Amino acid sequence: MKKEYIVYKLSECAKQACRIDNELFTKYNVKRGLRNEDGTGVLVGLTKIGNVVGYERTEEGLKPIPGKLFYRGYDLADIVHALLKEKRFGFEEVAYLLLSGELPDNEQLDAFKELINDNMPLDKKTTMNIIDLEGQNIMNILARSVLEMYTFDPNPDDISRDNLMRQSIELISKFPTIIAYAYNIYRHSIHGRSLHIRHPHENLSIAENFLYMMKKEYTPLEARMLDLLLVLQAEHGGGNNSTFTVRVTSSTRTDTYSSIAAGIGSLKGPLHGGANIQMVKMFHHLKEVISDWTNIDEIDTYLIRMLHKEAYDGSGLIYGIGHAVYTISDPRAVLLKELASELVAEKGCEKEFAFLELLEQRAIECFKKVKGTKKQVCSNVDFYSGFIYEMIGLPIEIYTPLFAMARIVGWTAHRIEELNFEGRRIIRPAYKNVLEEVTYTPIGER
Ligand SMILES: CC(=O)SCCNC(=O)CCNC(=O)[C@H](O)C(C)(C)COP(=O)(O)OP(=O)(O)OC[C@H]1O[C@@H](n2cnc3c(N)ncnc32)[C@H](O)[C@@H]1OP(=O)(O)O
Ligand SMILES: O=C([O-])CC(=O)C(=O)O
Repeated sequence: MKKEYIVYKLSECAKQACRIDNELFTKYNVKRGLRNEDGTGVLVGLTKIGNVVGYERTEEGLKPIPGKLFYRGYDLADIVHALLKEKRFGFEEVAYLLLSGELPDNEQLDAFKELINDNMPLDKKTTMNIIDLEGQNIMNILARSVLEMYTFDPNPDDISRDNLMRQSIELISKFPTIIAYAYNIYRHSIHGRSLHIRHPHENLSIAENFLYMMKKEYTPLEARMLDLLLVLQAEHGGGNNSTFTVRVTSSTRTDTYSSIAAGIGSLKGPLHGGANIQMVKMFHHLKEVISDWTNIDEIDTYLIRMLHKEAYDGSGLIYGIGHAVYTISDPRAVLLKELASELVAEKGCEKEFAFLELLEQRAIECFKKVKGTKKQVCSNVDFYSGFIYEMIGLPIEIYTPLFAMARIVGWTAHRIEELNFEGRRIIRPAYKNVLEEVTYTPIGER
């Protein structure tokens, strides 16, 4: 039998073996995707880190409300507006807050920033290792680099709180350097461009250092925008797929690097963090196929075809739209729209931005027309983030890694919580077997 045929044969059998009747989920009261009947997530834990609010529970049922996000009890919108008003970089402060539960004073923040700066440079072995890690996907290189960090950590398996905090700060500091180097090496080996390895500077924020390592020159507005994007994506409660992955793996008491690498793998998926790349690709496509960027009929016709799987990638999805918790709005998308305007003017992207805003509105309307009004959708953070990265002059290959560069803060904070609450227990849900037992047939009798 040919090898290709065997793969095909096994795959055909698997098609049948994977079939599970939808009614069985109702019959056995199984929460598909860990969701209740009304689409809300099944409660699986308690946290004090982030709070994601998208609806209210009333006697009549769920009431959609404008989305809100809280970091350690503080409204994210208040944090962002304070940073804008004070014209300060905020990602380091948010990292301090999320890791410790407290806002730092000036002295604490300065000391924390110094610690981050000290940890940003990669040692020679790690840099050489990234050069050796050939590959076309920066998330994949990031995950492999994180796993390699285990080798160079003198105390990798120690899950005491102090050691977890040390590892967390090292990861938060090193992610920007790993991503920038991985991209520059990828650009060199895949696109034949010159290779730059720039060492991070002392006294620069993470956002500034990242732009310096990536492209050397940047404007103050670009650095502030990147900082805000990092602030906005740093944390999203315990239930988002990547953070939950980190919590599930942490509950086995495995090492930090294994757990974070698993989180990276989850975030890479196109339904989660990977949606920011999909969104930008989809936007480029729509800019080409829609001839009049102001024509609602033309836009709607195409979006409806997409929803019917008749256009674009055939997935039936409009990327950047929909969320498991948010209904009327994702507060991060609302903030990004508000924050983008200054950069849009600096870059002269007004026409494109207007098209993107119109697409957002039409996608929501078309979704209602095709799917009905049972599920209320809004744009999510990935709808606008890629467009802003593009205006900052960052390449599409690093959009999901940039999400990881922000979310490493939430992941590590949740890992520390998962391993330190009194009633902790290995996470181990159940699957109901729905196949009857069969008698084994000896090979000669099949
Ligand atoms: C950082 C983040 O992770 S934010 C999310 C980023 N992901 C994306 O932007 C990808 C596009 N969006 C989606 O795929 C979804 O909205 C998700 C995965 C984010 C959330 O999904 P859920 O809340 O579980 O939605 P659910 O699966 O209940 O969807 C209900 C229906 O709406 C459809 N739907 C949801 N979002 C979309 C979308 N963006 N485009 C088309 N259809 C959608 C589903 O296919 C489903 O249709 P069906 O009932 O005919 O099968
Ligand atoms: O909460 C989710 O399901 C996904 C999300 O928006 C995030 O992780 O930022």
